Amino acid sequence: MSSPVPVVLERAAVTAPAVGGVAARELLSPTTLHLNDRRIALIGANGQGKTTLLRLLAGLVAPSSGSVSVAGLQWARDAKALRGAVGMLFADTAAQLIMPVVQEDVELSLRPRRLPRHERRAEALAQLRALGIERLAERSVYELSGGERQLVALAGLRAAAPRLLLADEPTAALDLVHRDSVAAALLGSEASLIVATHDLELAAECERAVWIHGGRVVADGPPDELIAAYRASARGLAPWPGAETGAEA
Ligand SMILES: Nc1ncnc2c1ncn2[C@@H]1O[C@H](COP(=O)(O)OP(=O)(O)OP(=O)(O)O)[C@@H](O)[C@H]1O
Repeated sequence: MSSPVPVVLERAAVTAPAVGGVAARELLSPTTLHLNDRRIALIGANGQGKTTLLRLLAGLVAPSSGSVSVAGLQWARDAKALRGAVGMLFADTAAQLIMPVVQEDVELSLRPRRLPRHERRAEALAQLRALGIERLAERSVYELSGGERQLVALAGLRAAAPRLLLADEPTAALDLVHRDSVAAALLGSEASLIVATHDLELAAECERAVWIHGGRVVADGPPDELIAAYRASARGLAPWPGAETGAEA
C-alpha cells in the first residue's frame, strides 16, 4: 500500500463573497489541519462546512486567507499536477458524467493512460464489474437513476487512479448492496481517501474522523469517539460544540 497523501491547511479560511444584498459570509473559519492518514471521514450536521472543506482541497474554491497544500503542491501554482493527482466524487453527480454512454464515460477517464482502445474497453468494463454495474455498460448516462449515476461516476474516478480521492456523500443515494460495494471500493482503494459522510458506519471504518460544526473543526481523532460525541449532540444528550460558550450552534 502506498503511503498517505499529506494534506496541510495552515489557517485556511473560505469566505463567500457578498452577492447583491447578501453580506459576505465565512463558510470555513481559519483552520489548521495536518491530514496524513489513508482514510479520513468528515462528519457533522447539514450545512456545517464539510463540502466547503472538500471543495477547498479539490481546488474548486480558493482559500480567502491562509494556505492549503496537497502532496506539497498548491492549486494556485501547481494546478496541472494536482488535477491528475486529486479526484472528487460529487454528491450531485449529474454534472460529473460527460459522455453519453456509460462505458464511454469510464473510458474517457482512462485517456491520460494512453492505452490501446481494446485495453481501455477492457479496463472500463473491469471498473464497472468491480462495482457490480457491468450491466449498465451500454446504457445512456441520461437514463440512469441517481444511485446508478453515483456508481458510474465512481467507476470513472477509479479508472483515473488519483492519489487522493475526495468523496462527498458517496453512499447517500445507494441501496444496501451498492452501498456496501461502494464502501468497500473506497476503503480498499490504493488512493488516500477523504470522505464527507452522514453514513456513520462508513465513517467508523476510517482511521481518523474530523467533526466540522459551524465552519470549524471541533474535534479530530478516532472515529468511534467522535461518532459517539456527534450522536450525543444530534440527539440532544449533549450540547453542540461551542453552544456552552454562546458560539453558533
Ligand atoms: N457559494 C456559497 N455562498 C454562500 N454560502 C454558501 C456557499 N456554499 C455553501 N454555502 C453555505 O455554507 C454552509 C456550509 O455548506 P456545506 O455545503 O459546506 O455544508 P455540509 O456540511 O457539506 O452540509 P451537508 O451535510 O448538508 O452536505 C451552508 O450554510 C451553505 O449554505
